[in-house]
Amino acid sequence: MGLLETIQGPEDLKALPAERLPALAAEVRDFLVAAVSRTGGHLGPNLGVVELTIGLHRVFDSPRDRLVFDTGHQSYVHKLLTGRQDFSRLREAGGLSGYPARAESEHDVVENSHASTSLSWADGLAKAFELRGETDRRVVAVIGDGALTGGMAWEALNNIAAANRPVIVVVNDNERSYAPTIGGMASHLATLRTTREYEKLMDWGKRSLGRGGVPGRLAYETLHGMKRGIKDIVAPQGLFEDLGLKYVGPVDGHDTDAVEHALRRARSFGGPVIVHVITQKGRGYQPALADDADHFHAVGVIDPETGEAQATSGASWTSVFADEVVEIAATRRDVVGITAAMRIPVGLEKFAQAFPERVFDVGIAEQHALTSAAGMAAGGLHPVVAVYATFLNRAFDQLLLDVALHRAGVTLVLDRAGVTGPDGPSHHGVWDLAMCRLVPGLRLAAPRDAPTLREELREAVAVEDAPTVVRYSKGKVPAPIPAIARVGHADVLEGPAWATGDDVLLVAVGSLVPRALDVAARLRAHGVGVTVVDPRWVVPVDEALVDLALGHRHVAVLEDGCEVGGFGWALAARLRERHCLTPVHVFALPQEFLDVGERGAILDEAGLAPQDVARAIVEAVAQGSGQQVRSSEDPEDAASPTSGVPRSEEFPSR
Ligand SMILES: Cc1ncc(C[n+]2csc(CCOP(=O)(O)OP(=O)(O)O)c2C)c(N)n1
Ligand SMILES: CC(=O)[C@@H](O)[C@H](O)COP(=O)(O)O
Ligand SMILES: [Mg+2]
Repeated sequence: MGLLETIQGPEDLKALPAERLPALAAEVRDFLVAAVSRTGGHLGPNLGVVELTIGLHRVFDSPRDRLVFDTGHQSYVHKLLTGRQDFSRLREAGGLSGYPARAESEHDVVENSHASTSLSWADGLAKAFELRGETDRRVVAVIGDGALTGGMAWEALNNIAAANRPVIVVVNDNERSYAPTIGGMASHLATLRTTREYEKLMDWGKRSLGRGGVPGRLAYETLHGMKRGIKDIVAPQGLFEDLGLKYVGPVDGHDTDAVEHALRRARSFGGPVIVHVITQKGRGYQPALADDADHFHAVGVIDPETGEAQATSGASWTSVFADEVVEIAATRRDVVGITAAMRIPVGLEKFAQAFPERVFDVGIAEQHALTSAAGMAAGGLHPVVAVYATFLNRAFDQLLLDVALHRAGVTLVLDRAGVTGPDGPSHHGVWDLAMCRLVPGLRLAAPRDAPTLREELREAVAVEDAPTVVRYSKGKVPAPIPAIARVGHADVLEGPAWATGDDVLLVAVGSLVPRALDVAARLRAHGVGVTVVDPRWVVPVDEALVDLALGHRHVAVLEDGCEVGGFGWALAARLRERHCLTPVHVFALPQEFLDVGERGAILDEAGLAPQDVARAIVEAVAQGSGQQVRSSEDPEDAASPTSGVPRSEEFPSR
């Protein structure tokens, strides 16, 4: 029986003699490589925190003490040490979550996997414990050097440092986010790392001089007394200590004794303290260490021996964007790229290679990214801010008041929009459509394939007086889906009778077009006439599309955003404003936190399986006569639940 199997919880770990810990760490690494190579997941970050997590569970008393993992993608070792060793369905529906999950364990607290929140959580927990008189409880936040670039982390530190609560901030410094972490904060951590030799000297002094009786102790005290002065010469401690935080470190994060010693010091201190732990992302696994791009930050299924990824075919949405933005940048010198610490995943790497001075990594700082983009636009540039759709959530105010209010020509490219899959509730990009619809003047496009992505991106960057957004989903882009006609801004994809009206106008947003074509085929098989249309620009609702809807007996909308505030919701409101009774059947995602799962399965579960959509439409057509235009004097108008919905702006021409 291996050591790891004997660890069912932190108590077993605490009982293990310290000299067995390196062997346990090696076992954990073997386990991680074997398990994650089968399922995919955040391999590199977890390989880096093995000794640190062992130390945390030996020194602190979870769940009485609270451990908060920033982002949570590095919590696999924590899971292994708290009774969760079945990784066979990691990040699958019904399997182990890829992040802390309260439903899984009493040791998990925070499951929001957006970065830089851990210190605010820790601050809140510590305040609660203090007010409840539970003063023996410690709160530990483990935050990466990347997450420490986020503004929220500093807002929290500002509070934590000013109080005297026992909050232990463990900075897991592996010098990387995906790529090397950028900015002044990263430079400061690098400066602190250079004191490593100095710290070793101090430790040596304590051990050897301490053995030397009174004279030895006096010598050590003198050396220690000089500590602050020496440190300020060798490497200024300013930032953390001047804030009011005790600084412990830097600590070799792969030395089990050193980690445990540092954490014990921090625990006994009793007030707010920073423990600066130096780790290596991908530690112990050569393929990860050799991968300069991101040290295997997040992998799919790989060969455990070589680290080779499983071969897949076809271009991704991201790669189509990556190529097109470079083409655009080649002819538009004002176009610049902005990424929040995700240059490769969002497809800005080629741009950065072609025009290094025109791509800006701002750190994990989406709010700053948006306002900085507004500033760039005010200065004569056209920024393309490329982020995952879910991460736009936190920059809503900046989008609204810095970009839109100032009519700044900024283009947002939202990757991973809609259902994303293995990352679960925090990562589904299902709120962006509703959020963006609220922003005055904003226009949002949802391409259906590579040619429309290229076309809509070019249309977006041509707008200089308002924010534009292009959203697309995770994964492979489908084969091109040609249009048979264009009506206003929309593409008609199928339905020879489209000009004269038909039973059903089927509107499909972005990557749901292939599903809609499947639905259309099923409808025709049932004798239902159908026109399939891709609106292309889904915010605001194009009047030409409203006119088209007026000529049909039913409208059905398929979209992969939240039903509230989505395209169907807005189109229905617009039709009501035009006194049209055409029923609008909306097939969208519920206003709920969607669980982990495979994208197709989640869409099916939400009622978007082609057979279910087709059945619902056939039933609706069979039941009712459908639309007629109602007179504007209709008394029901005043009571209409949509009477307060603002009129969509006329779609401005370019
Ligand atoms: C708000 C937000 N933006 C972007 C991300 C995507 N993301 C996940 S992990 C990560 C890098 C984190 O770096 P660090 O905190 O240093 O942790 P490491 O992976 O190096 O252990 C990023 C950018 C996120 N989770 N949240
Ligand atoms: C933790 C995090 O936010 C990212 O690492 C995310 O898991 C990556 O998702 P993709 O695999 O879709 O790029
Ligand atoms: Mg890091």
